Amino acid sequence: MKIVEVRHPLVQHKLGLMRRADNSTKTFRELAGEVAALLTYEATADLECEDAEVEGWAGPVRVRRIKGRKITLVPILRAGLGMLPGVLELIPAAKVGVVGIRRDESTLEAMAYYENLVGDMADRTALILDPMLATGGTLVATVDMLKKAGCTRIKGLFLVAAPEGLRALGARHPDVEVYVASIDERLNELGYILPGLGDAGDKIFGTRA
Ligand SMILES: O=P(O)(O)OC[C@H]1O[C@H](OP(=O)(O)OP(=O)(O)O)[C@H](O)[C@@H]1O
Ligand SMILES: O=c1cc[nH]c(=O)[nH]1
Ligand SMILES: [Mg+2]
Repeated sequence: MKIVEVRHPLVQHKLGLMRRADNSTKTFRELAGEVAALLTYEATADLECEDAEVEGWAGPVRVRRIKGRKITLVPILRAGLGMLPGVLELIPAAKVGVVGIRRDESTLEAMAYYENLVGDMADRTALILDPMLATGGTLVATVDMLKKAGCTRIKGLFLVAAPEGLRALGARHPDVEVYVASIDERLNELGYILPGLGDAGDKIFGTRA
C-alpha cells in the first residue's frame, strides 16, 4: 500500500501548531485548511499532463495542462468538512460527494448515515478527506461505498493516522493511497490517537465531546 507521510517543513510546522491544547476554533480550523492544501499538492503530484498551445502575449506558446481523469472530493462528515476549503483552493472546479459516517464511541464501529456521491464515480479519482484515521473503520466503510459506486482510483488525505488504522486499511483495501501529515504512535484505550489532536470534529466545529 502506498503511504506518504509528508515531511515538508510547512506541513510539520503547521501540524505542530495544531497539537497545542489551547488553540481557538478559528486557529484550529485555519490550520486544518492550510495543511489540507499542502497534502493536496502532494497527492496530485502524479496527475497526468499533456502539451497544449495557447495564444500568449508574444504569439503562440506551448503550455502543459492536466488531462485524464477528473477529481471528486469526498469529505467524510463531519470533520472532513474542515479540510474542504483548503483543498478547493487548489482544485476549485472539483465536484464534491459527501459521505456521513459516525464512529460509535463505545464500540468504535463505523455507522454510515449519509451518502451523496457524484454520478460518474467510475471516471474519477476520489480524494477522501478526513483529519483522523484511527481504527480505520470509518475509512474502510467509505472506501467500500466508493467502490460500490464504481470508483477504482482512491486516495485519502489525513492530518494524523494511527498505525492500527493503516494496517486495517492495508488488509481490506491495499490499492488505496494515503497522504498524511503524521503517522502517530498508537491508539489509546478509547480509540483516540496519541499524541494526536484530540477530537478533530469538535475542534473544527467548536463543539465539545
Ligand atoms: O478510524 P476510526 O476509528 O473510524 O475514527 C476516525 C473517525 O472518527 C472521527 O469522526 P467522528 O466519528 O468523531 O465524527 P465527527 O466527524 O462528526 O466528529 C474522525 O473524523 C474520523 O471520521
Ligand atoms: O483521535 C481521534 C480519533 C478519532 N477521531 C478523532 O477526532 N480523534
Ligand atoms: Mg468526532
